Amino acid sequence: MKLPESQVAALNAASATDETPIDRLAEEAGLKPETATQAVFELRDEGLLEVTERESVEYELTDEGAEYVESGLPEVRLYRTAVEAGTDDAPAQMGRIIGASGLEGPEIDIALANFGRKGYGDIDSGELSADPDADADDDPEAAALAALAEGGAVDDVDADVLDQLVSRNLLDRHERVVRTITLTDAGVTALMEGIETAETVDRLTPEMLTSGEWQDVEFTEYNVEADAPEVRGGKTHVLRQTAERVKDVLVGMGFQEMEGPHADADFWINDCLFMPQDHPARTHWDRFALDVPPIEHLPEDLVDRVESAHREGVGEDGDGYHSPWSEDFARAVALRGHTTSLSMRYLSGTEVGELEPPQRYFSVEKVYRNDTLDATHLLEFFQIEGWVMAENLSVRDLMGTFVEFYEQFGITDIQFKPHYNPYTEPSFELFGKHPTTGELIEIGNSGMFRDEVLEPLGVEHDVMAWGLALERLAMLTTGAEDIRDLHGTLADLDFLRGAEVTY
Ligand SMILES: N[C@@H](Cc1ccccc1)C(=O)O
Repeated sequence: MKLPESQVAALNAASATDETPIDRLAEEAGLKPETATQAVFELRDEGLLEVTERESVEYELTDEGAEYVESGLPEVRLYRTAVEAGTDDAPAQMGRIIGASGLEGPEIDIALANFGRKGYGDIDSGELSADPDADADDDPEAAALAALAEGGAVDDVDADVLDQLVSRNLLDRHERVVRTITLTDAGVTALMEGIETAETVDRLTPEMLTSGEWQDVEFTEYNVEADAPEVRGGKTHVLRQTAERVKDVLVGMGFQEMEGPHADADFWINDCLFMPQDHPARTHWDRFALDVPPIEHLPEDLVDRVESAHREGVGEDGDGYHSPWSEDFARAVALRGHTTSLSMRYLSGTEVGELEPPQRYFSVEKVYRNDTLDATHLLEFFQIEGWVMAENLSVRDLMGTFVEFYEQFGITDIQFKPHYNPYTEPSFELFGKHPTTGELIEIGNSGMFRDEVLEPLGVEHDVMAWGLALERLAMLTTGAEDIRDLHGTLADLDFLRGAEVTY
């Protein structure tokens, strides 16, 4: 049997030992790993070799891990200092022990956290005491690091200790697939019958063409299925793609874009919206207040009218809130929790002057909420704000606008649920069905602005308005199941690389 050189090498390596790793074959035969792999798979297809794949996990000390092998784990150093200072007898001031330990910068936090975790002692109202029964000389994490640094095997190390060291970033874990080869019976027979090396050439040269040699040589086959390095180009983030698409759609529907400050007076964010100053969303729990001087410039007349709406209501039988209203609070600055602050600025006439109906405005901008992070909530997210001012608007106009908008994204089954907002009446929440989980997720909030909002602004026509969540729309169009995959520190890069915006 005549075979190319690399295949002969693979058969010989396989006949020498069972389960020969391809890496070792490549190294011993002086072949590139991909050439060796190609030869192996060709032989497997011929039935001469069997290939076994196994996951192998390898650990490697990080720089920080290697440093602690030299200097000792921070918590061990802290414990030793604490014992030397006699705190196993009587507690001492924590600052003094840290000073004596020589720990610096981030090491101090690391030492304290792990000191507590490992039960090396107690820290109580600024005082530290070492547990006399603890044994820092026998620290399993330190022992594992030292053993690995000397090339020891991980099999001897407890799995929890390894996990802990990886999560402390003292070890790197690499997972890879190890392929080994073993001769099949047909391979053994072929070897016994004798194998010769066939000359193959991997490129056609001008000389071969002129000499006619090309007619006699055997060409190396191309392997179009060989593993190749993945080449990743840059691409626009799906969320940005979605935002651009939203803007195009809204511009196509006749809307103009609003712009305005991320940090704004509470007046624009809440007071104009007839949000009582003691509303829960205005407390320090939900609101990112900024420690900056209050906003000086607000339109005086408007401030008076808004205050009066809050205190006395509007219209003949209006009734305001019987709750406190202070101009100082209205002037305080916070990160906007919704972009409805922009709608207030525009509707008040302070941005582009008095507006005559019909008018349509939108923005796709970031908002900030002191929420709890979960699969559908981020602390910073994008809102698709919008409003339409016209004569005689009804709820049907509002719903029709959403149906038209979401249809552009292939979403044809939105649902409406009555809702309450202090600033709209009636109000509706919007829901969409997640394409893979089938779960209903809230995608927006909307309504017709109340007179208590419009009258102080000097608007004499109907205004319907909404705030839709861009990330939730992106979840529906990309199939992302967790909003945290889309942006923020927990983003799923593999998902984002492959995600497509469908519409
Ligand atoms: N501001 C609302 C959205 C909204 C805007 C305008 C009118 C009604 C609702 C929110 O953040 O949820």
